[in-house]
Amino acid sequence: MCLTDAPPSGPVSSGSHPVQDQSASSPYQNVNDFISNVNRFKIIESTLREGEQFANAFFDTETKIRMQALDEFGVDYIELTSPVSSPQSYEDCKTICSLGLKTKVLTHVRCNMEDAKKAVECGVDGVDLVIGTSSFLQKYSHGKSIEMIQKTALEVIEYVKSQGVEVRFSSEDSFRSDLVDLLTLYKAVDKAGVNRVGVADTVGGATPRMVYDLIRTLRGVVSCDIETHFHDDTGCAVANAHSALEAGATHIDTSVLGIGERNGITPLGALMARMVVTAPEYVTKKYNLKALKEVEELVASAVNINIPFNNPITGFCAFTHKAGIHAKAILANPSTYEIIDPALFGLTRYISINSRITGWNAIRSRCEQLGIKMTDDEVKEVTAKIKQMADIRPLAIDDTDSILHSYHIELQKKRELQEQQA
Ligand SMILES: CC(=O)SCCNC(=O)CCNC(=O)[C@H](O)C(C)(C)COP(=O)(O)OP(=O)(O)OC[C@H]1O[C@@H](n2cnc3c(N)ncnc32)[C@H](O)[C@@H]1OP(=O)(O)O
Ligand SMILES: O=C(O)CCC(=O)C(=O)O
Ligand SMILES: [Zn+2]
Repeated sequence: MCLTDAPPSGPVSSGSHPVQDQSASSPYQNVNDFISNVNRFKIIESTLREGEQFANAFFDTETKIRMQALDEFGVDYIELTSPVSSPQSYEDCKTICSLGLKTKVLTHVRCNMEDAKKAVECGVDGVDLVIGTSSFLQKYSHGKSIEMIQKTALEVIEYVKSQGVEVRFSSEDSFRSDLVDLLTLYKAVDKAGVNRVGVADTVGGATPRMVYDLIRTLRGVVSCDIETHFHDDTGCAVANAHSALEAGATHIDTSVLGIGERNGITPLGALMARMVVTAPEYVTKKYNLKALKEVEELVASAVNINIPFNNPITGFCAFTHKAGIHAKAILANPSTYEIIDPALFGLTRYISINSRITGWNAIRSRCEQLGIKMTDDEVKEVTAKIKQMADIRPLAIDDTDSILHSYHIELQKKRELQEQQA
């Protein structure tokens, strides 16, 4: 194993990383084993719909086409902005539909006949219908009663199905909607033959427990697939997605880097990080994880943001280890302080040695990397010198290496002198 503080182009570590084995199964089965979809979920990638609702987003046609990288990544669906939004949105929807992607193309429209007709006209594989069901949205967004919503929904669903196109019905603001209204509506649209119903935490206020309860209840009411959509206003979007899958949801909405309305939704990368730990076999087979960084860089550049430093997987320090205690153990076995093997994503780990919290084991490894031979006591002595310097100011790898080289030269001089005197 190598050790480095160097940038990504420098030497890299290659320690093996046994991912936790989740496959050992108990002979006793539990109802949760049948309900949970953590190892068979699908992704509806909504960067080109929810993501376009991000404050900075402007996706020109060329950028939308480049987002076929998501197809190569292996998402099951991509969702596009409503074609009624603008003439260019309509044209772009048609353009993306004509690319012949493996992933199915959806567009997201209000639950009314005019919008649904425009969506079908574009040649999409599926139409995602949405309408608010909470009292807030009934009163202040569209003014429709639950009865009116159901009547319109059934007409629109019938039309979309008659066109041989997939259809999903979603209740916006599901978690603040009346449970009886919600279940009645979902039951009716399920009976009408929707492919999926959608549950949305539109304001991001739900907790994993609330999500589990609602999805588990819904799972007993409808037989179609269940899509879920989680906003991240209270930081629960990934946990809520996991909880939804445990409760029997089949599809999770994501966007690259989580971009969306306000602070966005479940990020694709963070969901991958979560799920590769929960269901390593499924995730590594199904998704081209090594393409994640490139997709994130593409989106970050398109919407003019940086990848956050603490982003799961691709944040610049996501696989950087610094404290001496951690570094020693990581060098012995990366699983000690890493739940995810960076190699799964085509990435490498780094061990930062330029600080007062480093330890002699990490420094010894750096010496080996530099081809500097020292006894353990000598490594301990030079580690103390590094710490002394790091107490005064921040160090870069070049500073640490200089301390190591100077100390080593002095050692060599001392040895030569001792040999001459002997
Ligand atoms: C939580 C979410 O993210 S849901 C998805 C949000 N996506 C979008 O808004 C797509 C982008 N939006 C747009 O381009 C525009 O808002 C359009 C084209 C949809 C509508 O534009 P406008 O006609 O100018 O209306 P405006 O945006 O001001 O208001 C929304 C209208 O849709 C109606 N509406 C809202 N939700 C629904 C619904 N689910 N079904 C039917 N009508 C709805 C509102 O009552 C309002 O109608 P009004 O014209 O009678 O007031
Ligand atoms: O259609 C959906 O399920 C979700 C719509 C949406 O973006 C939201 O409610 O936040
Ligand atoms: Zn949303």
